[in-house]
Amino acid sequence: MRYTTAGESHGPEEIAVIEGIPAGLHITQADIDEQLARRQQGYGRGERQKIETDTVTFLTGVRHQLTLGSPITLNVHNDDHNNWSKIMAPDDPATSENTLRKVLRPRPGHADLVGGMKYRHHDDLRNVLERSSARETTMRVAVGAVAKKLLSEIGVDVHGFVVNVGPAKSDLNDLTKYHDLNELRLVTESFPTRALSAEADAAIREVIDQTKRNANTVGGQVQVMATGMPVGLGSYVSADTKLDAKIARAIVGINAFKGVQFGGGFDNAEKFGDQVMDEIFWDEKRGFYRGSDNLGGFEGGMTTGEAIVVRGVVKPIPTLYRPMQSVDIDTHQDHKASIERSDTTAVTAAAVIAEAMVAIELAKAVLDKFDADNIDRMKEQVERYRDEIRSF
Ligand SMILES: Cc1cc2nc3c(=O)[nH]c(=O)nc-3n(C[C@H](O)[C@H](O)[C@H](O)COP(=O)(O)O)c2cc1C
Ligand SMILES: C=C(O[C@@H]1CC(C(=O)O)=C[C@@H](OP(=O)(O)O)[C@H]1O)C(=O)O
Repeated sequence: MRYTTAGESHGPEEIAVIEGIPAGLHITQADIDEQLARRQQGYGRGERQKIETDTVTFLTGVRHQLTLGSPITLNVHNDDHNNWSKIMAPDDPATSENTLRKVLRPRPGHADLVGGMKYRHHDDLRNVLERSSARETTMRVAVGAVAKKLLSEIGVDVHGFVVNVGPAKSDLNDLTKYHDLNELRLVTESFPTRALSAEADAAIREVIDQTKRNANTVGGQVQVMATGMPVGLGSYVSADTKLDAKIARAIVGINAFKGVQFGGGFDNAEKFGDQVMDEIFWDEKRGFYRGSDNLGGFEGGMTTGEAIVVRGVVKPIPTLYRPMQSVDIDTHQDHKASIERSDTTAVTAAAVIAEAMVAIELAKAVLDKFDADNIDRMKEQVERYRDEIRSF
């Protein structure tokens, strides 16, 4: 399985093309729209989310709610394009009228300056902004929805939630209360910050509201958990076959993500071996299993069968309504950075995007190992493999 996306933030359309999804997978527009809506609901977003109601159209690869095995093309319309059609016009020459919203004062932390230098966009850094915008993550979540549907066919569940927003923490100790991911999903979806308790939700909202009042921005951490993965996906044999490494890349590939860890992650650096390794047990029903999950579901770049636990660090949003120091690329004079309409925080949306990215990597790993032509054959193979692993 592989995919690509295309689209500018204020252009007419966002597109994704996915190759390698087996034939016969049941998928509906509603399956994808549900995930797109989750990405839009995050607390702390700016005015753009009020303009958009992201809904997908299947352009290719799906017939009567079943995948055909051919490339699947997904399309989401940018409703905001109506307000930008002149500025984004592909076939009109640049005039003083359609370049009104030029960006000349690069925002520290965004892609504006380096992107402008690299692609020689010295007339207008909007040419960078349009594609570096996280609007593109809409399509990653759409692709992730297809991946999640495929994974659900073999009992794999993936869910992302917020660990903290700035100083306000979600109570992770409460995780022990939840026996399956579905319970966790129900709790986090009931709060607009995807925290784990009403108290944490209120504290996070207060941090976001205060940050907005200060014309500032704030980041945080998100955690994705995946349960039900078969043992032994990914491999230790080569650096580029390690599945944890692929997931790390996918997470840091999301706009604004600056760090990633598995299980206890960075905290494990302060611990001793007997506090970190997950002891091995066996019983007739389950076969081999672990007494803990400090390593986040991976050994040797392979799934251990325990829950996959991945965290990502999200930096604060670069655009500040009280802007930082910058330099005008036209005059080279000191100037405050450009202000573009912006979010105060995107950590809640980032949890949904990270969930999609983990789902995509897990689906790719499943399709690398098992039949990728037909979903029923894939499922039969996974079942046979699970039986073999249980009797090891
Ligand atoms: C869901 C989401 C929404 C974002 N919204 C904004 C925004 O409104 N304004 C902004 O300046 N950056 C926003 N960002 C962050 C920028 O897209 C990102 O910082 C920029 O592309 C530079 O890439 P880098 O931070 O990965 O280096 C958002 C990121 C995500 C994940
Ligand atoms: C459009 C989305 O996020 C955008 C990501 C973004 C950025 O710079 O990354 C900047 C803002 O764009 P705009 O100026 O059009 O409001 C966000 O709204 C979205 O997530 O759907």
